[in-house]
Amino acid sequence: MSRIAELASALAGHDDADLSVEAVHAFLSQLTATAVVTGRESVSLSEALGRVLAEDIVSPVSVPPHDNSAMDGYAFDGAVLPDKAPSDASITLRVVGTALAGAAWRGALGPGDAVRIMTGAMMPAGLDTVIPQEFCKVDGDRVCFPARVLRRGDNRRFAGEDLMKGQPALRKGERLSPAALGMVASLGLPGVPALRRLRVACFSTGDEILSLGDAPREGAVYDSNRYTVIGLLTRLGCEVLDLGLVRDDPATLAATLRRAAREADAIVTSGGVSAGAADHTRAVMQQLGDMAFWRVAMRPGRPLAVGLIPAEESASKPPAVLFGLPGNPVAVMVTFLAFVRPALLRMMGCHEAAAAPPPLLRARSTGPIRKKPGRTEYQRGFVKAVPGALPEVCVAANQGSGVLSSMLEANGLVVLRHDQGSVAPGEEVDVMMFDGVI
Ligand SMILES: Nc1nc2c(c(=O)[nH]1)N[C@H]1C(S)=C(S)[C@@H](COP(=O)(O)OP(=O)(O)OC[C@H]3O[C@@H](n4cnc5c(N)ncnc54)[C@H](O)[C@@H]3O)O[C@H]1N2
Ligand code: MOO
Repeated sequence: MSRIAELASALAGHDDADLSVEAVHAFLSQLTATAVVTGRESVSLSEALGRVLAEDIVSPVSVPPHDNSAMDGYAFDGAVLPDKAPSDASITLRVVGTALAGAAWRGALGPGDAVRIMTGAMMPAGLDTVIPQEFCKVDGDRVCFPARVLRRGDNRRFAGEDLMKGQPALRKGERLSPAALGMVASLGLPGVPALRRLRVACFSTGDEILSLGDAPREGAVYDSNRYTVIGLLTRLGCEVLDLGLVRDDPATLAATLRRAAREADAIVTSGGVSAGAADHTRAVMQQLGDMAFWRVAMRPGRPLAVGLIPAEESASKPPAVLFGLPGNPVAVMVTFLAFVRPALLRMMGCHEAAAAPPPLLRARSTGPIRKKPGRTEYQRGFVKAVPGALPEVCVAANQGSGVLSSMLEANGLVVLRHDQGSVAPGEEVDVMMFDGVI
């Protein structure tokens, strides 16, 4: 039995009813578990946004490296603070020097002495509390402040409070965010060990599709899908191999697929996966690879092809994972978000949390939403914040899977679960927000 058939046979209902979205997820997580990139390279920090860590980063230093002040003010020994003081009690201390950020202050201190201190400056030895300057009255070398505005230890930041030397700072499989880049820099590291970027080939198929620059032709439409897919892949941090628009001709399709399998880890195509009469795409995919063609119980995006295309001439290279997406432009985006994105994140080497989709937002539907139980629906909607209440979502009037303009007007997809029926106005729904995802 082929690997795809073996994995597919474990899916409930794979040979009769449409497959559930959950079953496709389960299939893809097994398929991609053995297709994770292994090559690694050293990447300078300024180039590392979105790259996936090849190993844990253990902190070589403590951050911050020393106890320091969180405020501009006066450092003193908190032992002078009374346990119980009348509300108008004040404390007066002698100021014996100034501690600036960037250098240690090493003057001599007597009991009741204070040191003028700046935010980030090292705490002078023996002092543990800082009174912010806005509470202070200064008279010559004396500083006076109310006793009840702070407690011992206030406004002091501890060495290693952010990260202790020897502690894991970032985990293998982390996809580097701006905050992670800052964290690595705070450790003094100029670069990171990263997994090599995932190479993903993409092409569009169909004789009715025009390349940009072609003259308009009756019955034909421009190739929008490839640009959408390239954008989605680029945002994910993949290296994109753009194989253009491929005519519905078996020899050209086969040559393109072979090249893609030789040069890429994954392939994303659009069009030609339903049972249309003039489509050679399915037949060629089947002939070259180990494929499954499914109908998924979802809308949009019902037809989906998944498989493995071997790199014939290069036995050492693993087969490329093929995602054959439906041709309709919104179906391309929805199937990419639902299936391809999490699968590629796993292939990129992301750990489970980094590959998981962001949590869904709860919002209240402003109007009724028609939905049939028995399939998962992803409806384009616009979410608006409501002060003091749940956000509101209004779904687009035209949910046609060829209507790309409503994808632009939307800022999220309302996710209506398999068993769910229609939604009444005011009912709560889950929304997959686009921000940070596409
Ligand atoms: N009898 C059935 N017909 C259809 C079914 C079905 O289950 N039974 N499914 C429908 C659904 S749902 C979809 S989605 C489409 C998917 O079909 P294909 O993947 O074979 O895609 P095509 O037929 O090639 O194209 C569909 C549609 O998308 C436009 N398209 C294709 N490529 C591009 C591109 N690169 N840029 C812009 N637009 C593109 C194409 O012109 C068609 O309008 O099948 C339904 N039919
Ligand atoms: O599944 Mo097809 O995506 O809608 O038109």
